Amino acid sequence: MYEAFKDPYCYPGTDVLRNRLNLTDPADLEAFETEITTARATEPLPNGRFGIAHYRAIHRHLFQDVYVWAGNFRTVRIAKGGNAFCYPEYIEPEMVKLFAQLSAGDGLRQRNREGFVDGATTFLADLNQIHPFREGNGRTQLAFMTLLADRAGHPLTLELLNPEAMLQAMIASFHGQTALLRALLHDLTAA
Ligand SMILES: Nc1ncnc2c1ncn2[C@@H]1O[C@H](COP(=O)(O)OP(=O)(O)OP(=O)(O)O)[C@@H](O)[C@H]1O
Repeated sequence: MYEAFKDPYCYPGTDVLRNRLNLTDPADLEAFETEITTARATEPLPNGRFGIAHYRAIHRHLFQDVYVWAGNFRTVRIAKGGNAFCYPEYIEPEMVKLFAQLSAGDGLRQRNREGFVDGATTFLADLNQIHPFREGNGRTQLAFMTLLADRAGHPLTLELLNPEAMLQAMIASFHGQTALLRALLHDLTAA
């Protein structure tokens, strides 16, 4: 649940996100969202050049059945657990900066396992701080990191992912403590 004040993304007087099926019961929406995004995630993900357009296309692919704004950056301020993410007016420039760094460098390719994990940790922590979408950031992050890891030759074994440990690692990374996230990504990459 996000802390968003007077949120135009939600039905008035509720914190239920407006959705294509007009589901107003949060449990129904969550069940539908989980089911349909899980199904979309099993389809081939959009191809792209690992830039912002590609990142947005992945979000659009996963959430196209649920939200009209799938693939579009949010226009409201949001926070989780008291952690405020990037203000909407800075999302575009911060995303440009982050993805420019990725493509200006080696795109995390041509690295050994340690080098890949180092770069992936920093990238993911920064991406989470931006949190460009109103909802669905975690799933888009994971899908993109999976593609990035495949391209780098360090595929992630997602069956090993412990969601609770991942959440704690992401929260710590928000405060600049990236050791947990680094260890977790290290464990997910093949030896
Ligand atoms: N308090 C927090 N501080 C910083 N990051 C957080 C916090 N709580 C969750 N996150 C991170 O935010 C992302 C989830 O964002 P969001 O809820 O938009 O995505 P989702 O795909 O809808 O949810 P989920 O990843 O839980 O399926 C995850 O990477 C998660 O680790």
